[in-house]
Amino acid sequence: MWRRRVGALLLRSPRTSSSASSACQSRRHHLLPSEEPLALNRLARLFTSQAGSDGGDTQKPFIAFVLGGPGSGKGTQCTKIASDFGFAHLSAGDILRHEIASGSEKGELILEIIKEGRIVPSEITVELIRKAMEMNNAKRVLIDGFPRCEENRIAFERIVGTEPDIVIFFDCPEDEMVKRLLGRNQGRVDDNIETIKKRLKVFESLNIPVVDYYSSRGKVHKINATGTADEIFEAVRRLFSSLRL
Ligand SMILES: Nc1ncnc2c1ncn2[C@@H]1O[C@H](COP(=O)(O)OP(=O)(O)OP(=O)(O)O)[C@@H](O)[C@H]1O
Ligand SMILES: Nc1ccn([C@H]2C[C@H](O)[C@@H](COP(=O)(O)O)O2)c(=O)n1
Ligand SMILES: [Mg+2]
Repeated sequence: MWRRRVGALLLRSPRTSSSASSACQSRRHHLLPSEEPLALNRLARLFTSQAGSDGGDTQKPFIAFVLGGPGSGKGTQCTKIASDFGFAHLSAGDILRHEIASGSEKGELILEIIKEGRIVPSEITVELIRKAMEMNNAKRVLIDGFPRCEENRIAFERIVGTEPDIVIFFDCPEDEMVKRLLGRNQGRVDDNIETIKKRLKVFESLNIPVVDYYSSRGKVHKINATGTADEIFEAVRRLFSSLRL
């Protein structure tokens, strides 16, 4: 079933995206024509590499999207989930920062966008996430900080060919998020008050609609993200212990 859906996707043009495809930013990015066949070949490899031993239907990984405002504690909680429940932890922000550190041309564009608290074009982010999933080939995956907007969500469904099994939403008051970000001290270019204000606005206007979308599909598990990291993890642990993984 999983592989059959991907087969159908491989036949679909990446450019025939939905009307929401330009929802997150004004500037559009397309794969270069020369990149497309390579991207599709890699995609095909991802799914054939997950074929079951019977050679029949492939095993789709269990995917949890982890959402919440900037500084709500997504990364902190994901580290704990990964260690206690055997998930691969893919942070969209870390993957983008890794691309910046590589010194690539794409990285330069990503840096400018992150400095302004905006959202990177979905084709870039989804392609990097897809590659990371391919390299991990994990059966349980946390995708932290993604999707940030409807365009991200739609691009993931189109390119990776599936939806998340669950969505975790860390609910945290703004003043607490600002306090945590200003105290993070990891040298991030976006942890300054001007950029934080922009990130909070982007979160409200673009990310909350994604949470609402998945809520309407019964996929969202909202966690109160106030208290200590250990207290929050108790609620997270209860949730993950109840899942049939
Ligand atoms: N429950 C908590 N109480 C106090 N500080 C916390 C808590 N959870 C995380 N922190 C701290 O707050 C800061 C932000 O946490 P974290 O990086 O996990 O957030 P995030 O949601 O991943 O943020 P971003 O979206 O910016 O990546 C870090 O310095 C972290 O150590
Ligand atoms: N799906 C995503 C995830 C992240 N970004 C950019 C914009 C964010 O402000 C920045 C840092 O992400 P974080 O580490 O806070 O999760 O990265 C994006 O454009 N799209
Ligand atoms: Mg984070």
